[in-house]
Amino acid sequence: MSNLKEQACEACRADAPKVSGAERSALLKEVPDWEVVELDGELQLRRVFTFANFAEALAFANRVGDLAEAEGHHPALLVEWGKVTARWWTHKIGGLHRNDFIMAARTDALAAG
Ligand SMILES: C[C@H](O)[C@H](O)[C@H]1CNC2=NC(N)=NC(=O)C2=N1
Repeated sequence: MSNLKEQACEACRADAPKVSGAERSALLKEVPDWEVVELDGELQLRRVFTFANFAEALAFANRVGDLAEAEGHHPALLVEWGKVTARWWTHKIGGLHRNDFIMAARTDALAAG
């Protein structure tokens, strides 16, 4: 089993393939707290992280933002009092790439502290 949270994103091109159904199932086993959702016709990974208050939620979102900037791969983040909803997908292919599972695993690692 690959260790997603130790990996970095690969440069993703517009013609990069989406992960297949089988790959999606295998990769999801490494990020079991995430769900696959379809929004605007595009598959995405989504997880809700909970915190003691808004300040802690915002601090976590900023750490995820720093990670995104470092990897050049960016999530959607909804910051609310005590919650951050994170969604990862690859805009340029309109769906899920291996990079999104790597970033979900690395987001989990940030939450684990
Ligand atoms: C030019 C810039 O590197 C690209 O637009 C990057 C930025 N961050 C990105 N993030 C995500 N999630 N998907 C992309 O396709 C993407 N493309």
